[in-house]
Amino acid sequence: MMKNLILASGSPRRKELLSLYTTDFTICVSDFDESGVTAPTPAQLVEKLARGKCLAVAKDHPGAVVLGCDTVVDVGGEVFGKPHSVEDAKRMLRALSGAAHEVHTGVCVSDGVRTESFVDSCRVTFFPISEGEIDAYTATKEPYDKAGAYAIQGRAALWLDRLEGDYYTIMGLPVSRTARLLSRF
Ligand SMILES: Cc1cn([C@H]2C[C@H](O)[C@@H](COP(=O)(O)OP(=O)(O)OP(=O)(O)O)O2)c(=O)[nH]c1=O
Repeated sequence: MMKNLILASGSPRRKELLSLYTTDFTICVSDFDESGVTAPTPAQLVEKLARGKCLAVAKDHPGAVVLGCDTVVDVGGEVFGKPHSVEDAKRMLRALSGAAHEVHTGVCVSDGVRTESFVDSCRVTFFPISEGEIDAYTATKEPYDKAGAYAIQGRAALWLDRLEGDYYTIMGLPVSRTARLLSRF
């Protein structure tokens, strides 16, 4: 029987996906400051951020098993996080239009003694997105709490040409690999 499980995330998608594995967890959003965190590659960045969020909560909850995650969109090495404005969202969507990009999600689990992490990456190819579609999409709420300014589980599904990897990595939690990692705690 696993110790108390804490999801160190305010993301409703992560809560929903973790619920496929177990509903026996609580949520504690970390106060980890992501600004200024750097890494040599986007994949290393998400692992570092997931670890930071996880350990910030783990230090206050000894004896619990804590799960922290981070997701970014990677366009040829350039990192897209959540858009800061309508213009920022439009810039991101123009860069994603008619091209392939990677989505990286870092996952970290710690019980305060042992800490394990991994990164899962999914390659996404979008059909060309018209300026009209970008205008309409960025006028909705959908892009603003999502890395890369889109939700694949939302209306961005209409732009999807090809996907190579785990769909749930795009939504912020590669749930099968995460379940396997959690089962070792
Ligand atoms: C690309 C993409 C991202 N996302 C979401 C997943 C993440 O919630 C979010 C990326 O932001 P994150 O900074 O990884 O996470 P968060 O701020 O939402 O939550 P927390 O730090 O508390 O864990 O983007 C989608 O839901 N669908 C998508 O297609």
